Amino acid sequence: MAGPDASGGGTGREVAILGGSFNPPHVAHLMAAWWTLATQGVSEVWLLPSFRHPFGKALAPFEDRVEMCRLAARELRGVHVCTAEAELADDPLVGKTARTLEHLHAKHPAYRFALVVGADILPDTDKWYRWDRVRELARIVVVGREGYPPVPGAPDLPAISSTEIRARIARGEDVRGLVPERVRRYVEEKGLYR
Ligand SMILES: Nc1ncnc2c1ncn2[C@@H]1O[C@H](COP(=O)(O)OP(=O)(O)OP(=O)(O)O)[C@@H](O)[C@H]1O
Ligand SMILES: O=C(O)c1ccc[n+]([C@@H]2O[C@H](COP(=O)([O-])O)[C@@H](O)[C@H]2O)c1
Repeated sequence: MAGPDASGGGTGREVAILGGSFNPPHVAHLMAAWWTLATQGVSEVWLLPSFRHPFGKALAPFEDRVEMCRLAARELRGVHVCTAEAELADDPLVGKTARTLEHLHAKHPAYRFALVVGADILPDTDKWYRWDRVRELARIVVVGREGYPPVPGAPDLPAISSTEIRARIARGEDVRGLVPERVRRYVEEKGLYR
């Protein structure tokens, strides 16, 4: 798998990582990326698809999720896709964010990193591999998510989820408006989630 599309360059710039299953990417992911760019003083947002899910969830093939992230990222200037987790495919800690962030720091020593997470993630961080290390390696930025406790200084993004989108597709329902149009067409062409 090729390295990140994410462009490099610049000293001391902070890049925000939005990690996720992206199974599939949806419009609330893009809202989170846009809000981060607009308010968090970062130069870029990198969508980072999980190579393997840390809690063992079954996911569509990595290549499809990367391609869907690329199609989604085309909607926003400053948003790129980072495939760095694939470079850790043989590492026992693949998929663990602490390991991914260590890898990103080694690869991009001039950058600082922020990690964007939705409010649904916060109650689960005690189950993460070394959340303490994650916090050392990245500034944590939390965005609100409807249905979860409000986050001071961040909006609640709408209650759109990949789970609901997969369920709708499986029932043969239309997901227009919930995923970027290019992603919707890709899902349809590839027959994903049916
Ligand atoms: N509607 C939303 N509002 C705010 N944050 C969100 C929203 N959807 C996803 N996120 C955040 O984006 C990141 C990646 O999310 P992920 O790819 O797991 O999407 P998801 O919709 O939660 O997926 P699934 O339903 O499969 O669990 C996580 O930090 C998650 O909290
Ligand atoms: O490092 C961990 O232990 C860990 C546990 C759960 C989730 N994460 C990361 O959090 C991000 C969002 O995860 P998810 O389950 O909402 O798709 C994604 O980048 C995952 O790799 C990381």
